[in-house]
This record gives sequence, C-alpha cells and structure tokens, in this order.
Amino acid sequence: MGRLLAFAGPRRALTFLGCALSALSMLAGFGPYVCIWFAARDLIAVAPDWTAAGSIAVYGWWALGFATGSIALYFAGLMCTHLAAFRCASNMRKRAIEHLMHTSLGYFDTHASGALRRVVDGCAAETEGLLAHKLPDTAGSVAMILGMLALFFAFDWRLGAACLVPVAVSLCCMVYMMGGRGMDFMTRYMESLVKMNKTGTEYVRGIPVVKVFQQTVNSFRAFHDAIEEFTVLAQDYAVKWCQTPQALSLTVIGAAAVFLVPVVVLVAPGETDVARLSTNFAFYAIFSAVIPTAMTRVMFMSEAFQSAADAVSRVEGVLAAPVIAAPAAPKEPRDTSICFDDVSFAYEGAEEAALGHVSFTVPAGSTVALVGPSGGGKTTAASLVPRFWDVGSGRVLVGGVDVRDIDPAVLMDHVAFVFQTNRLFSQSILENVRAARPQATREEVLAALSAAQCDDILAKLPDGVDTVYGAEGAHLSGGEAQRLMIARAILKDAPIVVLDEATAFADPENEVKIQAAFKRLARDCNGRPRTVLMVAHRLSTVRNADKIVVLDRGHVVESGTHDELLASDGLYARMWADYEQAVSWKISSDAAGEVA
Ligand SMILES: Nc1ncnc2c1ncn2[C@@H]1O[C@H](COP(=O)(O)OP(=O)(O)OP(=O)(O)O)[C@@H](O)[C@H]1O
Repeated sequence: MGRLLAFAGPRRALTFLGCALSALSMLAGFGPYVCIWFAARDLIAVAPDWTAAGSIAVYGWWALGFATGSIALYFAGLMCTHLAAFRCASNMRKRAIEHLMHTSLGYFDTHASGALRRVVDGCAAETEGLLAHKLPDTAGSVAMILGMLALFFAFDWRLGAACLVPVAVSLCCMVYMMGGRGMDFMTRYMESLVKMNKTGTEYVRGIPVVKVFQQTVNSFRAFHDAIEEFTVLAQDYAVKWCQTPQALSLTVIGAAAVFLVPVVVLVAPGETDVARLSTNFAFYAIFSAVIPTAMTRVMFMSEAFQSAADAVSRVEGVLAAPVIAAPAAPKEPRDTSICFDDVSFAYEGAEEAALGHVSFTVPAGSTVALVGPSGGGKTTAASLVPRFWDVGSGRVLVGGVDVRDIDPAVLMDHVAFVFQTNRLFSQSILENVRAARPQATREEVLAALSAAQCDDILAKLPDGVDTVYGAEGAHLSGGEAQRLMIARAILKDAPIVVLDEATAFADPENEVKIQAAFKRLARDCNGRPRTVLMVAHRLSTVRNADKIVVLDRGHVVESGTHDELLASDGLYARMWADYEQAVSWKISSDAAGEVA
C-alpha cells in the first residue's frame, strides 16, 4: 500500500480520510437497527396498549437521521478515495511515460510495445478499483465487525457469546480453505492461469504458422495441456478442497439463530424482563450472520491486494529501466564526423560481446558502409551512434565529442536514423513524415516525399498524402515503407544519417527507387554531402562507398574501398564473389525462363 500510495502524492491523505469516513458510515449504519431495537422493546413492554409507547416517532426520526448520515458519509468517503485513486493511476501512467521518454531506445527492442502499453495503462487501471472501492469497503467491513461485536456484548453478553460460535466455525473454515495447503492450491491455480494466458497468446500469434504449414489446432499441445491442467486444478480446488468447509460455513451462518436457542432456554427461567430477552433474541437472530459475511469480504481483499502489488511491481519495473544519462556539462559536436574508438559492447544478459574493440572513422561528409556476415554486429554498431545503447568500453565520438557528453536533444538533431523495421504510425502519411520535423509545412513534406521517390506511392493511395497508414487499402510493402522513412530522414535534414539495412526488403524496382532516394539523402538541401553510416547486405549498394568496414563476430576484420578490399582477397572478396555468382545465377535463370 505504501508503494502504491506513493504515486498519489499529497492526495494519499484522502485515501485515509475516505476509509475513515467509510468506517464511520458503517457505524452510523447500525443506528437505525439500534433504534428499531429500542422501538421493539418499548412496544413489547406496553403490548397490547400500543399507544402507551410514546417514543416510537422519536426513534423513527433518529433512525432516518442515522440512515441519511450513513449514506452521506459513504458518498463523501467514496469521493475522497476516488480522487486519490484517479490521481494515483494518472501519476503512475505519467511517470511511466515520462521515464520511457528518457529510456535508451534499445530498451524498446527488447520490450514489446504491446507489453509496455499493458503495463503503463492496464496496471494503473488495476489499482483504481482497489483504492477507490475495495479499500473503503474493507475499512467499512472491519468497522462493521468491531461495531457488531461491541453491540452483541452491549445488549446481552450471553447471546453475544452464542453468536461467536458460528463466527468461529466460519473463520476456521475460511482459514482451512485459504491457508496451508489451500494457499498451495491458490498459488498453483494462479500459476496455471498465467500459463494458460501465455500459451493462449502464443497460440493466437502462431495462427499464421498453423495455416501456412497446414497444421491442425492439435499441434498447439501446450495450449491444450494448459487448459486441461487449469480445469483439473480448478475442479480439485472447488470440489476436493472447498466443498466441505464451504458447506459447513454456509450452514452455520445460515443457521446462526440455532446457537441462540440453548442460551435462551437456559437463561429464560431466571429472566425477569422477558420482553427484553425476546427483543434481544430477535435482534441477535437477524444480525448474527453479518459478521461472517463481513469477514469473507475482508479475506477476499487479499486477492485484490495481490493483483495491485503485482501491478505496482510491473510499473516499478518500467521505472527501473535504464535511462540515457544527460551530461552535466554538455559539449557541442565540432563537425559531423563519426569515430568508433576501441568500442566494446555486450547486450544485457548475453554471454558474448556483440562488439569487441571496434575502431573506425567516418570523416565528415563521407559515406562508410558496414558489411559482414549475419550477426557480425553491424546493426549494433549503428545503434551506438544515436545512443540507442551506451558502449561498454571505449568511445563513440560525433564531431570529436563522446556521444555521452552531448545533450541527447542536440545528438538527435545531428543524427537521422532510418530504421531496419517499419516504424510508421496509424496516422496520415503527411503526419508520419512530419514526425521528423513537426514544424515543417505541407509543401516541405511533399518535397521530401518527392525527393525520396515516393510520388508513385502517393498516386496509388486513395487520399494521397492524407491517407491514414494502416487504414483500409493503405498498406505498404517493406520497400515502400522504407522510402517513406527515407523521406522522414530527408525532411529532418540532419547532417549525419545512419541507415540500417535500408534495402533488406526491396524488390528490383523498389531498389532502383531506394538507391535514387539514398543519393538524394546523402546530400543536404544545399547539395553538400552528409556523413552517412550505412548498414547493408546487398553489396551492390555499398560499392561506391568511400570506405567499407567488414565486421565479423563483433570485430573489424578488414576495411578499405571496394577495390582495395577485392585486392586484399579477404572476407569481403569472398562475399563479393558469392554475390556475383548469385547475380549471374539469377540472370541466367531469368534468361532461361524467358527462353522457355
Ligand atoms: N537486443 C538484443 N539482445 C541481445 N542480443 C542481441 C540483440 N540484438 C542483437 N543481438 C546479438 O548481437 C549480435 C550482433 O547482432 P547484430 O544485429 O548487430 O548483427 P548484424 O550484423 O546486424 O546481423 P544481421 O545482418 O543479421 O542483421 C548477434 O549475436 C545477435 O544475436
């Protein structure tokens, strides 16, 4: 509760006030019943001369006052707890979002956006019900139990003691059901539920695979088994474990009045005020079941506390995500060069380093290509320039300054990154491109789109540049989406461009257009060359680079121009030979197809 209420700030006091008001409301709620008890006692005492009972109207007004007061207190309490709950949930969301804004971008590679959304939004929502309703209701239930016990012993301690018998039996049943082996059952039940949800999600995600490979639903045995396991556990818990104590508890609560009978039989012969004894018997018979009911409500609160604790832990997990530390004394990059100075880097939890002692330079205004076998570390190296991750050791310099000493906003202004994967929002194409520079005019966006060879894409979309991406009919191929991302980078007009796998998805027609878009991107709006660090698989795209750096298993194995690398007859020369063979194979098979 402390960790949760810390999110409510000064409004946490309202939670305590709300609970106190709810408890008071419950105590005030006893008022009408006590008034009824007094009225009944007076009426029985004067029976059958009912008119002799002169205070009945007074009791009536008091009862009305208590009832109205109880409702008013309850509403005031709920108002307080709601104000605190909403502030708590909104602060949870705000703090998580704010923190994510300062988290290294690499964090989003390892944490799925859907899961993060569920944490930020879903977990905050989960705590609302606990703080707004369950907590004040529990305070009310506790007050009810204590108030009832006090009343029971105030009116007639002998009948009060008799009422405790069903309470004690019911309590024992609940402890039996929820403690010890019952708790074991509960833990296994929760684990089984989580497993079922997890395998269910995997199953839904895997439906395309089931279809493509003509698999039957039975191929997802894990999901089926998880459902079976959950069913058996739930049935065992309900039938084998809870059936007897639950039945016993319900029986003693329902028949609570029975426990009063022996007491009345024992005390009645010596009782002088029979009217009072009869009224007490009626009162106790009616209200003896209230305490076990309130106790059940309090005990089931533990489930709500458990799920709120889980929600708070998840939000705290997001808040613990590493942030990009802003430098105390930021420095300005002196030019647009990039330099890797003995850089090593390992992903969190990875056994092997993704990069080891990598050094190379991209002089201002030049184009350097990173090539090498899959998993060699190209994407990782490119990601270190805009600080998606921070290096383990060594330095990445931009304009001669360590990127960790540059203000993150200034670094982002200097570097445009074209992502490997499609990062388009469900907004219009115009807004998607404008995300790079929100103050850009419509004309500037259109010019950037045109420079990125996107005219054919706009022509085929129903509303041109105003078409919402992802809406009906507005889907783009991988190559087309990449051209839009190049348009973004062109609009951003940053002096340094990092291109990651920019041609990985392209078909030949798209590739020609992407090449043209690259050419345009490689020069700024005044025609001056930008600094380009390019990750590429297709060797044709890197042939004209000023320098090619070959990365293999995280190490620079060679570097130089295309011709120099061919002459040195190393890994690049072998890759080039393979590439040429693949191209000639493709041409000959195309030609064979044409002849046929
Ligand atoms: N988010 C990550 N967490 C842990 N390990 C990672 C992560 N991303 C990449 N790796 C590992 O780091 C190494 C380098 O990967 P990287 O993606 O940089 O290589 P790459 O040369 O770009 O490969 P490809 O050409 O296939 O894209 C690989 O061993 C990879 O498995």
